Amino acid sequence: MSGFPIPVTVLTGFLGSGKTTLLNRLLKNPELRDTAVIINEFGDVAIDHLLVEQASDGIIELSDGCLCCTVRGELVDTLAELVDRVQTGRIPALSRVVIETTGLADPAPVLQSIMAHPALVQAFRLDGVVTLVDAVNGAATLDAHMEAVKQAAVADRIVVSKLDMAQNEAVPAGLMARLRRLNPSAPILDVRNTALADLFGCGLYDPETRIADVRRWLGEAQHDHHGHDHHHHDCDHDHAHHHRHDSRIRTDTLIHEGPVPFAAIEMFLDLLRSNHGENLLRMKGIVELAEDPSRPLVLHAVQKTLHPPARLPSWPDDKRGARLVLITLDMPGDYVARLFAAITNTPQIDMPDRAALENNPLAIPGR
Ligand SMILES: Nc1nc2c(ncn2[C@@H]2O[C@H](COP(=O)(O)OP(=O)(O)OP(=O)(O)O)[C@@H](O)[C@H]2O)c(=O)[nH]1
Repeated sequence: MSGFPIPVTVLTGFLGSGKTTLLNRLLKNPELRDTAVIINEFGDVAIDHLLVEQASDGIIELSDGCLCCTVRGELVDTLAELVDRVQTGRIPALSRVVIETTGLADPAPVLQSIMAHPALVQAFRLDGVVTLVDAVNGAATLDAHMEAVKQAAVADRIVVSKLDMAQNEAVPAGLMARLRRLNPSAPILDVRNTALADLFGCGLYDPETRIADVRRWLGEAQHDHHGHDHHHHDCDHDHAHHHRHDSRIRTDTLIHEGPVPFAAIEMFLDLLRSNHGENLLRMKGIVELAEDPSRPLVLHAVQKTLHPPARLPSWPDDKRGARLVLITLDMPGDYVARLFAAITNTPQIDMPDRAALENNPLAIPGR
């Protein structure tokens, strides 16, 4: 299919954080003229679509209802309909789709809809998640709403709005530190200085042309952890009462020097997803495969959904081995790091190796 897969950007952020305002600004850019915008509305009265100023050739599709509940099928239908309209020539080829979620949406089901549906996987590739955070209400919102915490944790780009209202030149240090803890790798941008190029082309899903970003988030992880097998707990030193959600989210960065057999990676993903799929918010990774070390494997998962692994034509930098970043919610202890050590046969005291795991998949405590 020429013109496919179409990159999809998911624009999320808590209620009133400024999603529509940013979208309107972006849609004025002629580069977005072949962009379809899907707006997910919550409730019986659809209003948001009235507020989006349609770009000249832009297309607005509506997906009613709450994406995190029963209507996920509707998003799938809307996307499938778009493909059909492009293929039958009823609308011109699309260069991009932007999905604006409701402010209350957990973004994971939206991402899963794109990644898990067999037909959509051929037609669309997820380019990235852009999350708006309001500088005025952001901290209180993170305290009160787990959805907001998840939105920030899974973002590829975090855009802070309303700094003009807070009369701040920069993102307040407390909010900045908190966002950084929730999401160590996403750039945090000021909406006033945010251009199209900062938000689109997040990269992981277009490995042939956009490997730079893979290099950035994995490179940072490597830098932070000195190349050792490592897990990094996102500790929250703020007051537990106010910030209780944040401490439930952690980021594990897993690094293994040297190639890993594909079967070992499969085992890691199977065990992780079957034992703790509900705790997994997001995973990104690049792996040197023992069977084909020159073409790295790119992994991406949202909760239990694994995006079809892609292969890069070559390595984005001079680092080899396996580098994975996992964002989890309520994941027991150091389960992820121990599982990874076992499948990569990294010796650890009182730990099973890969062969032992094959005999007893529950050999690692943490269930
Ligand atoms: N001063 C200021 N106001 C903003 C900014 N961004 C958004 N707003 C205002 O905040 C209000 C909510 O903005 P929207 O863009 O509708 O927010 P939204 O995230 O689309 O809202 P929902 O669809 O309800 O989730 C509007 O009154 C905007 O004008 C900003 O950066 N600065």
